[in-house]
This record gives sequence, structure tokens and C-alpha cells, in this order.
Amino acid sequence: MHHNPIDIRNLNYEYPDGTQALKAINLSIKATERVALVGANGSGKSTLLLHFNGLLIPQTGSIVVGELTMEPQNLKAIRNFVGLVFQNPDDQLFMPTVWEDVTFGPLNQGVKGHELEHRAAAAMKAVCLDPSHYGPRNANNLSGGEKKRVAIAGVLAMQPQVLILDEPSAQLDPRCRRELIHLLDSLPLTQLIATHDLDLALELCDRTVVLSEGSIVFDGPTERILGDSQLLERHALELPLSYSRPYCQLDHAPAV
Ligand SMILES: Nc1ncnc2c1ncn2[C@@H]1O[C@H](COP(=O)(O)OP(=O)(O)OP(=O)(O)O)[C@@H](O)[C@H]1O
Repeated sequence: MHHNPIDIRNLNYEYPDGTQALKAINLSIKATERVALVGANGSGKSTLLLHFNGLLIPQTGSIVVGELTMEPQNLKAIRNFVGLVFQNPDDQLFMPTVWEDVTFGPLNQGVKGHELEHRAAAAMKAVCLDPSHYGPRNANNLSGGEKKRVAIAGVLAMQPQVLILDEPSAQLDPRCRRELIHLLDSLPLTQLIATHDLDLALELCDRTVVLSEGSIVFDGPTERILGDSQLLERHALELPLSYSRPYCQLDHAPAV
């Protein structure tokens, strides 16, 4: 039987203080599809993504990844299948050196020796970090963007089939951001990317899902969202610069 890499059915999540952060979420993502997840601050993006490595467990409804239902006994297998890059790299980096951070995941998977070295070095190079320069350093002493790239390398080194990224381009300078877009574009993986960067969504994802107050309010072609100014306005989204409107449509266009 064929399974989508990600199948979410009627997922609800309520925090202990009563905040209803996810409401009846239904989302299926096909193999190698890249989907952008957008929405205002507090709309539920991180809450949804934290379900993918078992940090949050579905309270009602279900998440199936590959053939595995998100349940405590499947977590180890699910973590081999799905790589999650957190919004804040400090939540992900905790070893004395960058090299140990990047090898941590594959070591846990039982990868050793040359294969381990090869995977970690390749993952670091993929995010433009020279392993011999950055490997011995302590992640605490790196810049925000460097930390983010180490966190991404650690996940890539586990060779997941599904990649889930929370705000991957936040904190990156324009060149690193562009390199990240190339990298994500080159990976033949299923990807779910939470972002405020609509330009990145447009470049990488044919499909975008908009969350608002815990509900999916739009699920369709990224191009269509960018053409719907009311939808954008309602959900605190802004058009990428490459999409700016012609001068003459401004309300107060100066006379020429
Ligand atoms: N630990 C928590 N306890 C209670 N409420 C929480 C907790 N974490 C998040 N929330 C609330 O749940 C809702 C969804 O938050 P979430 O962090 O998922 O939003 P987000 O879309 O990722 O926002 P951002 O764009 O700011 O990252 C918000 O109303 C938030 O205040």
C-alpha cells in the first residue's frame, strides 16, 4: 500500500493553560513535495512542527509519517525518518564542539567510522561550513546564522527522508540565505518549511499552507496567495520584493 510521507488527520492541540493552538488540522504531503507553512506570530506553526519528533504527542487526531503512526513506541524509528530543524538552534546544539553536535544524530543511529566522518563532513560542507575550521569550535561562540547552519548540518547528517524546518532563513545573511535556498532546492526530500520569508516560499515551494489561530485557512499554490492581497493582509504576510506592485497602483503615487 502506498503511504504519503506525511499524513495529518484532524489534529488538535491544547496547551495546559487552555490555549487551543491547533484546531482540526488535516494535511497530506506527497513524496518529494515541498510545502511552505506560513502565518502570523502565534498562528500555530511551531506547535505543529514540534509534533514531528514527539516533543508534542497528538492529543486528538493522528499523524502518520511513512508507515509509522506518531506514538511513543515509534519515536526512535520516526526520528530516523524525519529530520526537524528547530526555530532556535540553541535548542538543538548542546555538545562541546560543532563536530560532536553534527555527529550526535548519526552516532545515535549507529553510524560509525569512515561513514560517520564522511556524513558529518558532507553535511557541514552542504551548509558552507568548513569542517576543519568549524568542527573543533564550540557552538556557543558562533553567530546566530552559523549556529543555524550547524543545526541544519546535524539533521542532514542523519540522512532523513523528510525534512522539517522552522524558520530556516531567519538570521541568515543574504548570501547564506541564497545558499540555503539552493541546498534545499537540491535535496530530493519531502520538505515542510515554516517561514515568514514568502520569497523563500515562492522559490522553493509550489504549495503553501496558511495557518491562522490554529486552523488551516488556505492550502494551495504559492503563486495564488501572492496574488491575493486580502489574504496576505489578513494573515500579516507581506509580498516579497520581487513581487512588489507597479508604481501606478500605489494609493498616493507621486505625480511624474
Ligand atoms: N508552552 C506554551 N504554553 C501555552 N501556550 C503556548 C505555548 N507555546 C505556544 N503557545 C501558544 O500557542 C499558540 C501557537 O504558538 P506557536 O509557537 O505554535 O506559533 P507560531 O506560528 O510558531 O508563531 P511564530 O511565528 O511567532 O513562531 C500561540 O497562541 C502561543 O501563545
